[in-house]
Amino acid sequence: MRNYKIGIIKGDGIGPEIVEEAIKVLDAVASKEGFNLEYNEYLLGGAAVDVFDNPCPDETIKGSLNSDAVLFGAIGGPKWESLPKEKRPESGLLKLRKSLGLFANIRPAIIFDELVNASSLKPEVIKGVDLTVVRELTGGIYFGEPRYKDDNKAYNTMIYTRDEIARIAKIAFEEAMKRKKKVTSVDKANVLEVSELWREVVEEVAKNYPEVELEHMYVDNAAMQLVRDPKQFDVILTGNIFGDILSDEASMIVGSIGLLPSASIGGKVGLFEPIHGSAPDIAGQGIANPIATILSAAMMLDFLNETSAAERIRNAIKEVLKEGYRTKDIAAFDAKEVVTTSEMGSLIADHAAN
Ligand SMILES: NC(=O)c1ccc[n+]([C@@H]2O[C@H](COP(=O)([O-])OP(=O)(O)OC[C@H]3O[C@@H](n4cnc5c(N)ncnc54)[C@H](O)[C@@H]3O)[C@@H](O)[C@H]2O)c1
Ligand SMILES: CC(C)[C@H](C(=O)O)[C@@H](O)C(=O)O
Ligand SMILES: [Mg+2]
Repeated sequence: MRNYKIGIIKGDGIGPEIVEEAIKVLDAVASKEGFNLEYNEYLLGGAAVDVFDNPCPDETIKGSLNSDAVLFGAIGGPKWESLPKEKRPESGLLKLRKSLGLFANIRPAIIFDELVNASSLKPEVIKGVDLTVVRELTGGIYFGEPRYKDDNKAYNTMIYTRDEIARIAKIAFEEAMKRKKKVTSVDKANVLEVSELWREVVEEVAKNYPEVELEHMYVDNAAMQLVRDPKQFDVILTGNIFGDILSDEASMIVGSIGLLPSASIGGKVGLFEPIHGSAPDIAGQGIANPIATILSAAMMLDFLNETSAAERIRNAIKEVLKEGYRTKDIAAFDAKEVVTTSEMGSLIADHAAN
């Protein structure tokens, strides 16, 4: 039997609740499709600070590298906010991404027909939206040196090298080749030198993909165009911080941040995580939407070449939504019944097993 070692990182806040539901669904499809998943749990973020006084213990890095793939919930929360920066949960996540070499973060935003009324945008604007943000994940202003803060002055540095830009651009063009063959590269080249280089290198990489249409867009315009006419986009290629912001924005086109999954790739092992955070405001209430994490688990199965199991999960989600089940965040329209996090997970698992 095919056997996969899956690292599980639940994290903080709603992390444990949503990862539990994804595991339920993974177990349902694994037995149906005839493969076995072996789970090993690791600590990251606040949960790791509480035990090891370290937001990204070596054991988590080693365990992740020994896995075939890692499924991750979310980290962070007010409990750890005032710790020194190196002890904060967010630093732990950045260290894990960097240590695993995960320079590419793929964040698809695909609307479910059943949820066109859940978005605050008009149905005709969003019906059929299928775009993906390819976000650079281990460079840019998040990691640039020098960085500094005192009482009067603080700064960070946005750096990209030619190689860093070329490798993320290649991922975006390869993605576009599998899709509608359009790349929109988003930058701030009217102001920033780092964006000028970004543009030059993206142009060079584009020469290897003559079938793909390339356009450049300033990030402020892109933020506006996303809500004006999201269907104009296929692949959005952008840097670390712009990708972080635009993908949260894209989630509201689809209806809720609780719906957007992601795959962080580029190293030996992929890390699969929802784009949202640990949502401390709703943690422990059983109202978090587990679909982003369940879709991340489906992306993980695609990565493991278990594509039919991944498709089974996506179909199960569509059926459950079609039947009118909604978590609170997407309950405003067309809900037959509002369900808890755990009920949503069980419904999807049941459908996926049939
Ligand atoms: N990848 C990650 O682990 C990650 C990502 C983003 C933020 N964070 C961290 O999470 C903490 C909270 O950050 P934030 O509040 O700015 O962002 P957040 O994404 O956690 O929450 C923003 C809003 O969206 C809601 N929300 C998020 N996920 C949801 C879900 N699955 N279902 C329903 N509603 C959901 C929350 O209730 C909140 O109102 C911070 O410590 C932040 O650093 C972690
Ligand atoms: C928590 C934070 C470091 C992280 C990021 O900015 O990458 C988060 O917002 C995300 O989108 O995964
Ligand atoms: Mg973010």
